[in-house]
Amino acid sequence: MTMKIVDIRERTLPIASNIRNSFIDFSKMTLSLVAVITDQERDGRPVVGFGFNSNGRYGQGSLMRERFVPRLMEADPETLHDDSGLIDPHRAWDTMMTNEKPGGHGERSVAVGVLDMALWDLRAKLEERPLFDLLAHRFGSGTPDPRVFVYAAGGYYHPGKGTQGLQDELTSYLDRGYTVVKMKIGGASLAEDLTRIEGALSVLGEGQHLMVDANGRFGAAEALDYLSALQDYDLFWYEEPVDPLDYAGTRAVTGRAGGLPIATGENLFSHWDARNLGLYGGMDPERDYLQFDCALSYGLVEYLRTLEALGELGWSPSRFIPHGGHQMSLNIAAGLGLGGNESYPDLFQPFGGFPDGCVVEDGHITMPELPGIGFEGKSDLAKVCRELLD
Ligand SMILES: O=C([O-])CC(=O)C(=O)O
Ligand SMILES: [Mg+2]
Repeated sequence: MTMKIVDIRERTLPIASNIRNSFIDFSKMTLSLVAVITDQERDGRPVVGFGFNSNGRYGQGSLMRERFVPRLMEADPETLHDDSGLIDPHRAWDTMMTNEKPGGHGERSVAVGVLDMALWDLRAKLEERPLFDLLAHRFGSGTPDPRVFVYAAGGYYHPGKGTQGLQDELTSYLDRGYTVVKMKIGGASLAEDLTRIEGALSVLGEGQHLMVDANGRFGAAEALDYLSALQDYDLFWYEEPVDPLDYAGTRAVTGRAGGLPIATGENLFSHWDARNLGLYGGMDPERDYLQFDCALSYGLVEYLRTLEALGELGWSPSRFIPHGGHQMSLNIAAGLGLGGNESYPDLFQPFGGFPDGCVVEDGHITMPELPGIGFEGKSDLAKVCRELLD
């Protein structure tokens, strides 16, 4: 019997909080949650795939409602299947992108990324296996590594929060098992940021335990002023120093970074942009890190192309540590050998984080064996997902 999608539901939900980075505040931040509902059953219940986007780009319900959902729903169900008779996210991707011109990725890459996440969740649930296991066998080494490095992202600017508040926050991440933490820079003067960084380092101790994130705030000259100061510290990385599409500015920084790793890419949304970063950004595959986030950039179908395009330029998957703190990237990390994943221990809940009972030990988590992406293993998230089905 031909399986088919019977309904796709989406809702915009708030993930607002009273924080800011150097570029935006999160007082009005939203995301799109989507459910792809099929006529298939497992354990007497319909098989449903769920997806959502990560923070930073807002919900994209209108793009989904106007273009991408109708294309999936109007397609002959068989055109979405592979030879196994199950929905193939690659074919669904081609269907969603029908009549979309290349280039200019805007925010459609978010709408497609959300639906792609739900389709991979669905596909792994139909196969009754964890997504990381499916990915390892289909696209990776054949052997997943369920132990994944995670770092704690936070350290935002927050009204009334001084250095003591920052230190308390970062200490609480260490207490929860993280070994590397991230804080924001570029939203204050260089002198103030250096005071914050020194405050952070005083509680983190020796070694590369701190990442700093400028959120693309600087022009090349200011990014270099910061670089000169940051080189005095033993940091894990210096993130998004300049506008993500300013490859010349990125090259100016990477060319002078010496031993300080540079990380960027969370705001590049296609494998073409990623490739251009690799070609023109002066990034060093032995030193630097790439943060493309499938939830914002056309999903895993496109992320596989990104891995391939960067692989041709000498980048190993282990230099990829995605932005976004979602379980989709955790599955990709465990399945395809990425270097780790971001985590927001106190922010953007219930969408971030790990399945219940999954603890961070020595900066790593171990993925449980749950069907699909594993959202059902996180009770607060599962509840929000179920509400979409009511
Ligand atoms: O503050 C943000 O927009 C999120 C971010 O850059 C990150 O997690 O690296
Ligand atoms: Mg960032």
